[in-house]
Amino acid sequence: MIELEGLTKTYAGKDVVQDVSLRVESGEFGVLIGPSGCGKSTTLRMINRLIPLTRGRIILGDEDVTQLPPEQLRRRIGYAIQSIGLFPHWTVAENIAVVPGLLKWAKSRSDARVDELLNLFHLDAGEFRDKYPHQLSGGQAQRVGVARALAADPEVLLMDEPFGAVDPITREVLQNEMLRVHAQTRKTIVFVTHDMDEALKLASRIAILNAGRLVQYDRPIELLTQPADDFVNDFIGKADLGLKLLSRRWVHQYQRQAPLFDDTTAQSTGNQHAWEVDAQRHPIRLHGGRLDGDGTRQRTEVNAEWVATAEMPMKEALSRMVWFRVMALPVIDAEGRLIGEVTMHGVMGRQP
Ligand SMILES: Nc1ncnc2c1ncn2[C@@H]1O[C@H](COP(=O)(O)OP(=O)(O)OP(=O)(O)O)[C@@H](O)[C@H]1O
Repeated sequence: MIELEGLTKTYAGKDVVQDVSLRVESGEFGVLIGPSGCGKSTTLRMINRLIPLTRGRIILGDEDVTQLPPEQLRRRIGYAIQSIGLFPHWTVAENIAVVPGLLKWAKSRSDARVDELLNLFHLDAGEFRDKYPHQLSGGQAQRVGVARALAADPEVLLMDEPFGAVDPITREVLQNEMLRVHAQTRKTIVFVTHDMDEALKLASRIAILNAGRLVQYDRPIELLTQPADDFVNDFIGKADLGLKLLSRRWVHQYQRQAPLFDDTTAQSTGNQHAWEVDAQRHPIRLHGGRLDGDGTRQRTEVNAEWVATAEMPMKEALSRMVWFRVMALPVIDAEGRLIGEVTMHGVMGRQP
């Protein structure tokens, strides 16, 4: 757990961070977001005292660390940044082992930790351990940067726009990886970004800053449904609020029983569509239910893309329905068997 109490930074008489108080619980993924210059990076850097605080307190676990010497504090707090900051003449292994080195870990322990972290990020230890930073892609270097920040198993991980410099596709891969690593390690994370979609995807709680002040600190769904003021509302972006909500919801939350084609009960209860399945219950085709239908029972063949799984974001499922112009999407299990369906009506009818 990390708690900021009345954190303030004043430059030349002006508060660039003003009285910010918030608490990121153990294992939570906290995100700081706001327009350029609102004080995100300054807040983050005050936490590990790369920037001295003007006023306020920082509590780590149940200890007030405001007066702790910065070098000691930084051994307990991992820090990953956009420009990565890997030492160019050090190998990947040497870069990852910086803090274990400062802590005087035995070489065998440090080597084992490097391999463990490379594996955590799906980088083959044998292949990557002895490479130099210039031999890595941007995404690989970024992974090594995060691995380094995690090396000594810090109590908190600070990340300042860590994926800001990579292309959108790599960025999405790294975000997914970060979600997986967070789920595996249950680290307490404070993450800075200016990208709302990134925040909604990663955060368990989002802190919105404006002109140095904390405007709202809430779970994503509460920010979206109960914005504290017009600034938050505008910042979140009213236009695609519905879609953003759906990116935070999963197919299993909307899933219902799929009406089967040979199921006379389903037919007689007025379903406008029904699924035909084979002997193993794999969905083969949908009867009816087309968006561009004229009321007659057209048939649509199920294909590998036009399906959903229970863990898929509802936004993606909706996108597939729109793309294939159908009112419903089959939900399948790992063996491809039909376990339910999601429908356009289900999405529209459900309250956020
Ligand atoms: N050393 C400094 N001296 C004076 N003003 C500073 C200093 N460092 C930052 N500032 C000011 O403090 C404010 C907050 O800066 P900060 O870098 O924290 O913003 P940010 O929200 O991280 O912005 P961005 O998204 O653009 O990185 C800005 O107005 C900036 O100009």
